[in-house]
Amino acid sequence: MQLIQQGAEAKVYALTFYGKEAIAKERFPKTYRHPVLDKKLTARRVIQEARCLYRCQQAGIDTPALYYIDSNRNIIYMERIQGCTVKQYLLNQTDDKAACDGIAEKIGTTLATLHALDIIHGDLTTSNLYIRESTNSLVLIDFGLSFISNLVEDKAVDLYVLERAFLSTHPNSQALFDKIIQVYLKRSTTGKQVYARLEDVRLRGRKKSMVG
Ligand SMILES: Nc1ncnc2c1ncn2[C@@H]1O[C@H](COP(=O)(O)OP(=O)(O)OP(=O)(O)O)[C@@H](O)[C@H]1O
Repeated sequence: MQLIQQGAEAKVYALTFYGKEAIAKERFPKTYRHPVLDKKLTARRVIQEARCLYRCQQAGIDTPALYYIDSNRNIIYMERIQGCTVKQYLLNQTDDKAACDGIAEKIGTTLATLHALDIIHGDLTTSNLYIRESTNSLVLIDFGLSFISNLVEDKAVDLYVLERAFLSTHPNSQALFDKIIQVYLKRSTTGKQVYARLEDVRLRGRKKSMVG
């Protein structure tokens, strides 16, 4: 078992699980929280993450296959995606317009489907989007902050988080993000309301950064 990431909330290991390339994501105790409360909150988070992963899978969104949940030790075992992140992909392909349009189409379509299920990812970045090597399909990972909500506000904030991630990681990517939104609007029945709210969220974001 090889530790590949030690985050603030979880440790992520690479391992083989019954012969398959897998990831084990373990949530560890937070020592600043009361142990009883911590146990409850951590267990709830693990279940929430697994539930969102499962819901996506059921709806045909490409996500890592869920292998096993160890609820005593707060570990989720899942498929290890073979491929590259959208972040790596875009850093290599910025000049290839067809490739960028293709990726925008996939991201916009996937997010419209996700939000139609009332799943808010909560941490949309180009590192949490993978391109599966074998099929070229877009894979969503890291449902650690995900939750279920039908609120337009939550969906708009989800898109705003992705927009900030795009603009801070990929120079001159506003056009690409706009293309994602165009696709989202085409594929989502509530897209118009979400987009209108996104404009408000952007405004709030700008005001906040002006005030400091
Ligand atoms: N199913 C997977 N397949 C391939 N790589 C993965 C997978 N899950 C996680 N990883 C890798 O491990 C890294 C960390 O995983 P993840 O983003 O789920 O954890 P985290 O950000 O530390 O946790 P959280 O956001 O839930 O607190 C990812 O950025 C990715 O590189």
